[in-house]
Amino acid sequence: MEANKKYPEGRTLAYAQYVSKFVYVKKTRSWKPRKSGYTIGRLIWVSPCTSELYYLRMMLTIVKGPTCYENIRIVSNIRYEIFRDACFACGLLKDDREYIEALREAKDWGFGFYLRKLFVTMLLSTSMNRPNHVWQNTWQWLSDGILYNQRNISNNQGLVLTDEQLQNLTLLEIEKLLEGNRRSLKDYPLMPYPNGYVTSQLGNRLIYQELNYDTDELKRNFHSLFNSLTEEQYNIFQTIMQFVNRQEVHMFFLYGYYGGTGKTHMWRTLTYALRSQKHIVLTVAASGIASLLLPGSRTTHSKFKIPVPTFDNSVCNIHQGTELAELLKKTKLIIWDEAPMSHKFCFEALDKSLCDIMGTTNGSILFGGKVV
Ligand SMILES: Nc1ncnc2c1ncn2[C@@H]1O[C@H](COP(=O)(O)OP(=O)(O)OP(=O)(O)O)[C@@H](O)[C@H]1O
Repeated sequence: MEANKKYPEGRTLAYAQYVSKFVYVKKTRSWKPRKSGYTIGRLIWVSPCTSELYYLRMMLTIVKGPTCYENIRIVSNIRYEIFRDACFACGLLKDDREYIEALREAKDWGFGFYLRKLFVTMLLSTSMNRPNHVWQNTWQWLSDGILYNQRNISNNQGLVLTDEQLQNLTLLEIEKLLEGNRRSLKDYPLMPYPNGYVTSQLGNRLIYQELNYDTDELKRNFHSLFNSLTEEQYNIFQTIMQFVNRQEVHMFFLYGYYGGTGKTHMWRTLTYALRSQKHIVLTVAASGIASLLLPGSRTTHSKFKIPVPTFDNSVCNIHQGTELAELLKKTKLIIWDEAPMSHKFCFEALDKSLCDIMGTTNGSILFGGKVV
C-alpha cells in the first residue's frame, strides 16, 4: 500500500500481480520497481476459519491499487465496515439459502438436538458465508425441545420463555457442541454469543474442565505412583515440584538414553500430584497417539492452537481475554511429552504467545515465566 502511494504503475495491479512489476526488498520491507525478469505471483492460502483475514485475501485478488485497508473495503463508492460485506457487494459470495433449506427440511424429521448438531457441522465446515443470517432464519427450529427441557428442569409445566431467553439457551447448547470440537461461537464473530445469567454462571469452562477431577481418586493414584519412584525419579520429582510451587520460571528437559526409562511415569506422578491439589497442569504431546499416554492430554497443535504449517514467525491463535488465555495464565505446569518430535517453530510460537499473554517483555524469560 505504501508502494501504491509512491508508484502510480502499481495502482493498476492486484496484489498477486505485483511481483510482475515490482520486487520485494526484505531488508527495508518495501517494494521497488522491477528492473529485469518476470515472476508469476500467488497469494498465500488462508483458511476460511480466519474469517476477516480470509475475506481480505479474497478482496486482494480483485482490488487494484489500494493505498490503505479502507480502500479495499470500498465497492462502487460504498465503504463497507468489514471485508466480508465488501466481498458480498462484489458478488464473490453467495447467500446461504441452501443451508436454511437444509435445516427447514431436516426440521420435519429431526429433533432439536439433531438440528443443532447439523448447524454445528455447518459452522465447523466454515462453508457458510453468513452464519448469523442462517441463525436468524432458523433459530425457531434449532430451539426445538429447549422449552420442554427447561420445563422439566424447573418442574414447572407452565413455564414460558421469551424469544431472547430461548435464543440464549439454544446458543448455549450450540456452544457446548462446538466446545466438543475445540471451537466456540466466539470464533464466528458475527454469531451472537449466549449472554446474561446463563454464561456468567458457568464461568470459564476450560478452567472448570481442568479442575473437574476427582481429587480423592487422584490422591490415591498419586500415592501409588509416588511410593514406587526410584531414587533418581524422586529427585527429579522434588526438583520440579520446588519450581512449580514457587512458580519460578524454568524449563526442564527430561530424557533417557533408551525407551522405557520412566519418563511417562514421572509425568503421571507430577500430574496427579498437582491436580489433586486443584492446580492446573496442561499435558500435551506432539502426536495424538503419544497424547493418549498422559491423563487429560491433547496434541500440542490442538491445545495451544499452533498454526499449520508453522513458520518462524508463527504465533499461536490465542487472543488476550479468551478462555484459553485465562487458562494459560492459571496454569502451573506444562508437560510436553515427546518434545523432540515437534518442530522448533512450535516451541517458538508457544513461547511468543505465552510471553504476550503473561505480559513478559523481557526476551530472556522463556514461555512467559511458566514452568515447562
Ligand atoms: N519407578 C517405577 N516403578 C514401577 N514401574 C515403573 C517405574 N518407572 C517406570 N515404570 C514402568 O516402566 C514402564 C516404562 O515406563 P515409561 O512408559 O514411563 O517410560 P518412558 O521413558 O516414558 O518410555 P518411552 O521412552 O517409550 O516413552 C511403564 O510400564 C512404567 O509403569
